Amino acid sequence: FQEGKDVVAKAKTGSGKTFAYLLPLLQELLKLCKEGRIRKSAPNALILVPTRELCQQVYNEASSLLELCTSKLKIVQVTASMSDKDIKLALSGPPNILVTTPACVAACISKGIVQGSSIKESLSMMILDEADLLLSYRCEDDLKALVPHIPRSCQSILMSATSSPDIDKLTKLLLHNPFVLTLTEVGHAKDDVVPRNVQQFWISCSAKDKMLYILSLLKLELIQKKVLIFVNSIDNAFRLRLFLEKFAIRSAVLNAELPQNSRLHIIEAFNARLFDYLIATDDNKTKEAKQTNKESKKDSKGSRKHLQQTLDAEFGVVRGIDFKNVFTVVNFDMPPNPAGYIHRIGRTGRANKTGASISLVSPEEDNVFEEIEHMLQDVEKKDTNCILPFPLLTKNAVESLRYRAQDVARSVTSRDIQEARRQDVKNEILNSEKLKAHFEENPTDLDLLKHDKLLTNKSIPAHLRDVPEYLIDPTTKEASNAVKLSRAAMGLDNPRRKKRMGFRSGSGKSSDPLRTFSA
Ligand SMILES: Nc1ncnc2c1ncn2[C@@H]1O[C@H](COP(=O)(O)OP(=O)(O)OP(=O)(O)O)[C@@H](O)[C@H]1O
Repeated sequence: FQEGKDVVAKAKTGSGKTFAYLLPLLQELLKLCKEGRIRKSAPNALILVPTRELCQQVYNEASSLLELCTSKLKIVQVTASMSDKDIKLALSGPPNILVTTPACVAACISKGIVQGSSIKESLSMMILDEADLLLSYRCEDDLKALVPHIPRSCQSILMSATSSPDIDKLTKLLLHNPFVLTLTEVGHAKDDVVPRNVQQFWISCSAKDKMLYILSLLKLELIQKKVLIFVNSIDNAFRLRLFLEKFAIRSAVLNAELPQNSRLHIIEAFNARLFDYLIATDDNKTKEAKQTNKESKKDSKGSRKHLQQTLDAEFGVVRGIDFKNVFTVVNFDMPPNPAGYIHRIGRTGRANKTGASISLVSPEEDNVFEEIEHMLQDVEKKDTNCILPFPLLTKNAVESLRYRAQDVARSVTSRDIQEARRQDVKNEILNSEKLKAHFEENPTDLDLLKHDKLLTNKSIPAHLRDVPEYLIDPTTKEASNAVKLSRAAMGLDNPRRKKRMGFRSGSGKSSDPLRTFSA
C-alpha cells in the first residue's frame, strides 16, 4: 500500500479487516494533511459498504480512531434514508472521509449533490469493504456510474472474506493491477475460510421438526449463549419467536421491516447482553422482499402491504456486522448458498474468540448442505468432514419434548404471526422515536432497549416454562451441566462482568423466569 499500489485483501470473517484498511487510510490522509496536499472540493477518501448498518459500524470504528489523532480529520456517513437536504449539509465542508453505499453515492452524483469533477480532483483513496457482498446488493450499475469520476491517481483497497467471480468483476472494474494479499492465521492453510476457533455441527431433521429441535437445544441448555438464529423469512422469524415465548424463552427479531434506529439499537442491546437470543433474517432478499417489490408496484394500500413496503433496500443487518461475543450461530433455515453460510457463521468466533455453529438440515436442504461441505473440503483441503453431527442432543431428549412442542407449534397460527409482526413494527416505530430523543439526552442509558418484550400477554403455564426432571435423561443432564460449567468457567455468569456489560441491578435470578429453569 505504501508503494501506492491498489490492494485486494482477503481474510476470514472477524479477523479485523476494518482496522486493517482504516489504519493505512488514516495514516495516508494525515500525511497528505501534513504535507498540505489535501484537496478540498470533495471527500478525499470514500469507503463503500453494502449496507446501512455497516455504514454506521465503520463510521463508529473510524471515529474512535480519529479521536486519537492529533490532526482533526472530518468523517461523515450518508445513506439513502437521509433527505437530500441532510446529505448536502453532511457533505458541506467537505469531509475528508465519506462512508456510504454505492447506491447513495451514485444518487448524489446524479442529483448534482456532489460534482463528478470535484471527486476527480479530490479523491485520493477508495475502499470497497465487504466487496463480495457489494454486487449482490445490486450495486453494479451504481459502481459503474462512479467509475468515470475516479481519478487514475486514486489508490483503492478491496476487502473481502470470500473469493468469488463478483470479486474478480469488481477488481477489473475499479482496480489497476492490484497486489493480492491473502491473510491467514499463523500455521493455517492459505485458503481457510472459516476461523479454526469455530466448531461446526449439524443436525438432520425434518422441516416440521425444526421447532422441536431448537426447543430441545435451548430449553435443555445444550448450547452456549449468546445465540444468533438465522431464518429465511420474516414470518418464520415471528413463528419461532412466538413459539419460544410460550416456553418462557425470550428473544428479539431483527429484520428489514424495522426502522433503522431500532435495528441499530437491537444490535447494541444484543451486544450489551441485554438478551441472549436474537432471531435474524439475513438480508432484504427474503421471500417477502421479493414479493413486496412486485406488490408495491400494484397497490400501495392495506396494512400488510404497507408494512412490507417499508422493507429497506439497503438492509443487510447481519453480514459484516461485528456482533460481540456471539457464542453459537444456529441455522434454523439453511442459507441459500455456501457464501451465505460463511458470512452467517462468521458472526461467531470473531477476534479469535471461541464459537460454534449448528445447522438444522432438512431433507429439502440436503443439496445446499452438500454444496457447503464440498466448498469447505475443497477450500480447506481436508479429507475429514468439517461439519460434524451435533453430539450432545440425544433422540430421547428430543422425544421427551415432542408432544409439548407439537401442541405449542400448532397453537401459533398464521394470524398470530401477522399480528405479532404488525405489533412489533408498531412498537419499534414508537421505540425508535423515543429512543432517538432519549439517547440524544442520555447516550449511555440502555433502559429503553427492551426488544425482547413479550409479544403476547398470556401467562406461561408452569409445564411449558420448566421441563420436569423426569423428562430429562442422564446423558442430556450431563451435557447440559457441562455447557453450564464451561459457561461459568468463562465467567459469563459473573455478576460484576454482567454489570460491566450493561445489566441493570435487580434483574436477578428470582425475577427472571428464564433463569429459574433448572435442567
Ligand atoms: N488487533 C486486534 N486485536 C484484537 N481484536 C481486534 C483486533 N483488530 C480488530 N479487532 C476486533 O475484532 C473484531 C472483528 O473485526 P472486524 O469487524 O474488522 O472483522 P472483519 O474481518 O471485517 O469481519 P467480517 O468479514 O465479518 O466483516 C472487532 O470487534 C474488532 O474490534
